[in-house]
Amino acid sequence: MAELLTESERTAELPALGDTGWAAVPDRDAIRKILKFRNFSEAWGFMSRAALQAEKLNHHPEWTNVYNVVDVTLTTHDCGGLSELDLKLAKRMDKIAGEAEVQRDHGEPVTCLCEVHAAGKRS
Ligand SMILES: C[C@H](O)[C@H](O)[C@H]1CNC2=NC(N)=NC(=O)C2=N1
Repeated sequence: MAELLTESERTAELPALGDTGWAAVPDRDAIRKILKFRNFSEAWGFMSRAALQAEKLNHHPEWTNVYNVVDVTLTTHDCGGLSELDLKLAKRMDKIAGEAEVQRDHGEPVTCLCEVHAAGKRS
């Protein structure tokens, strides 16, 4: 059974993940990262590789994909918050994500390339 991270584990581990673009989710004990790839194929490639890691860890992301954007939230449902498994999966995802662009401001709307493209055609 997974256990919640202690305060000292959080202090030791979370700043480095923050540097790569993971940020706390308001009102939840969870972390989120918004990745922007060049196209759907690269986004799906990331998701396929990340899914294999998730299966290996038996630990699964909450995520959405719209064209080139993958929006990932990690938390551990079994213990109702962040555990060691979230740190492991976050680090593995960072390795797989390569040079993907990261949207650090989670207050901003998340715009995928197809919306940008469609807006260009309308104007
Ligand atoms: C039955 C199964 O092993 C569990 O429900 C696993 C599967 N994947 C999981 N993923 C996540 N993120 N949290 C969990 O608590 C969890 N539990």
